[in-house]
Amino acid sequence: MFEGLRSYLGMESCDNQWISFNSTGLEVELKEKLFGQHLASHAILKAVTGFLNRENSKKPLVLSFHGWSGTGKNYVTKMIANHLYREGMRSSFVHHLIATIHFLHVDRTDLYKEQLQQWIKGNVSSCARSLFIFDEMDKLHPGLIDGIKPYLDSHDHVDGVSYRQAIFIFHSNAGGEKINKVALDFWNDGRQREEIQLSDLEAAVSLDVFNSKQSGFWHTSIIDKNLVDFFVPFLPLEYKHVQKCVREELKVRGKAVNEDTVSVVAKEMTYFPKQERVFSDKGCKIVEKKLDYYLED
Ligand SMILES: Nc1ncnc2c1ncn2[C@@H]1O[C@H](COP(=O)(O)OP(=O)(O)OP(=O)(O)O)[C@@H](O)[C@H]1O
Repeated sequence: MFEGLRSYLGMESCDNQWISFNSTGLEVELKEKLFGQHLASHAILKAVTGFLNRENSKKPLVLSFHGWSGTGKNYVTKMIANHLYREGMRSSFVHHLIATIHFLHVDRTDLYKEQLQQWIKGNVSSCARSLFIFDEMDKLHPGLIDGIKPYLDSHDHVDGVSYRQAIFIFHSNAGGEKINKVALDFWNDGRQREEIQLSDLEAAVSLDVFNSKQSGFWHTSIIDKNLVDFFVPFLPLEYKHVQKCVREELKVRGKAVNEDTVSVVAKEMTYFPKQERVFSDKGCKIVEKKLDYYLED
């Protein structure tokens, strides 16, 4: 359907009435609502703002988020979508794929690859400013990663379609253990986590992610070809961050923030290493459920 007609009918269309980047909104939300992730926050704001403010980008934006479960990878992705698309994650220009759900059968890889390529092409043909989210990227079959490679590169066109305005975000737990180790070493040395620099993690993460034969990344040339613009590490969350997550969840539910509730829920989470109990092993992931349970009583 023509974009003008879609707009006239009040349907979402691929134009600046529906797609318009609010960099201040993203900056404020990252600052106020993403806890304990100074590296991710800085890298994402810089990468996304730089890309979306550039008139003629030479390649699509490709971000790869790494870290332990529940540390904010999906949460931040949702923030990016909310500040770019009026419909946020509900936008028909936001596409979310989960490796273990959508590509379950290894023997169908060739078929999946063809479908995936058609699907990316079709979506970008309908709207150049499309956002593709690949969850569990480390579990994606190398054949499929190979399949999406041409779209991540700086080609002018691939089969008559330009992918230069698209955004690809990959999520994975790969590298999480190494990131956790660096964070724990800082903690053991009595240093602030905010002192951790990207350079402290790069070597550790790349060793873990790219040398792991289980990782789909390892098998493909996605790395050596520099197709990923930014590797973004997510640090493990501490007790104080979990407390903040509980407070935030209470606010979202319109409940008064009761510090007893905050402590009870935060203490219910499990922390590692077992002895020191520094980091939440599920980040803030099950805070919502724990709170449901607690508030029911
Ligand atoms: N750093 C954080 N700051 C604030 N809230 C957070 C943070 N991390 C997680 N949360 C909360 O926990 C929920 C679950 O986190 P999220 O889905 O982003 O985890 P994830 O890193 O994508 O995990 P997984 O690897 O298991 O998919 C979020 O919806 C959010 O409410």
